[in-house]
Amino acid sequence: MFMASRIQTRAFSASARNLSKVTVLGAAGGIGQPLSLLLKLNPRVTELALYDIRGAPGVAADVSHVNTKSTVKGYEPTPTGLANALKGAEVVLIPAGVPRKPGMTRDDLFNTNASIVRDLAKACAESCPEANILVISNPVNSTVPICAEVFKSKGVYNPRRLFGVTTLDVVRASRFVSEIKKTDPADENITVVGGHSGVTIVPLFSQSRHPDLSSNAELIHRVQFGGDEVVKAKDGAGSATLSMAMAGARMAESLLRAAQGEKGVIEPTFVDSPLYKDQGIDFFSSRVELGPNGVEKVLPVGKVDAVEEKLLEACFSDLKKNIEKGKEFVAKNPGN
Ligand SMILES: NC(=O)c1ccc[n+]([C@@H]2O[C@H](COP(=O)([O-])OP(=O)(O)OC[C@H]3O[C@@H](n4cnc5c(N)ncnc54)[C@H](O)[C@@H]3O)[C@@H](O)[C@H]2O)c1
Ligand SMILES: O=C(O)C[C@H](O)C(=O)O
Repeated sequence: MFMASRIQTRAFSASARNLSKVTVLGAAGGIGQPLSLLLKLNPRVTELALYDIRGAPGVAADVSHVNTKSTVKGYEPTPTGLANALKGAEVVLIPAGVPRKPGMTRDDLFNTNASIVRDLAKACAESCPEANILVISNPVNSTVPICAEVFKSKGVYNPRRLFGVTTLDVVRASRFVSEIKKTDPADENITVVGGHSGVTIVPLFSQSRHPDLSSNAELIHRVQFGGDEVVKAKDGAGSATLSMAMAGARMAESLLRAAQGEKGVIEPTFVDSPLYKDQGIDFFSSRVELGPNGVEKVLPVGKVDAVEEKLLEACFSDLKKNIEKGKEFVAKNPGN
């Protein structure tokens, strides 16, 4: 599937990947701050670069006092600030952009976040084209295609290194199942596929230890709309930040483990995927094996039951529109 990119990747992997600089764009935000803290606690991270349009030096000064080995630096939107934050990065996490308020869908964030992500992707394409880019900013179903289009326009697109972060969906699914089954969530490995909004989030309980749950409509709804629970509870003060920071840190850690040679590292993530390309869906979240070159293998969705088949159908139609919207945005608004 990744024939063209393999050639590109060989050239990319010529540069040594033994230093683990991790950059957070949007580091002073609700997700950015706890995410930066968790990354500072990760011994695999040697250098932490924190960028935001406001407040990153303060967050960096604070986090830098945590007594782990990595160095921390904050970057401001000066003419060279963003480029310096990105130069040499192995992993870039992007939680920059506005969060939802009650009554909004993730797609309602598109008008504001699309251009933020486009511009940050442009900076990544220019300053760290070989980095693994982890997009957290919503709507993920559209912001990931936006990044891909920007990288393509710069001639540096490597589909193996672009990831939409959907980890929170499996984190939630395992927690919600454990509440029902009175088990340890660590033992509940739930596959969630599709995208990252409403009905595009498709949990596959038939593949879990509890296949009976695949007909539990309330649980399925809770996984699909778990983000709304938090938005409602925060009552105008934003969306999930702490659980998201944990999920983002887990995804970054998995990429670093794989980059440092560990085999069999598998995470769910929204990637340029071969699984449903024949149906016009270029990006899809499924279990993905990670390796030193990013995506090693996109794992198949596997056997699904009749309920899940229906969920997938509903997912496809929304997802396709979301992906198209992202692509069209870059075509019509290429930016500077
Ligand atoms: N993928 C997921 O599972 C998931 C989960 C939760 C939230 N999110 C999304 O993450 C995004 C951020 O959420 P939050 O709660 O941290 O929001 P927030 O408003 O608390 O923080 C966003 C930060 O981005 C910064 N920012 C804005 N424009 C920027 C730019 N051009 N360059 C750099 N920084 C910029 C802001 O200054 C702010 O500090 C939202 O879009 C939200 O919907 C995604
Ligand atoms: O719900 C949101 O808007 C934020 C995030 O995508 C989530 O799933 O919590």
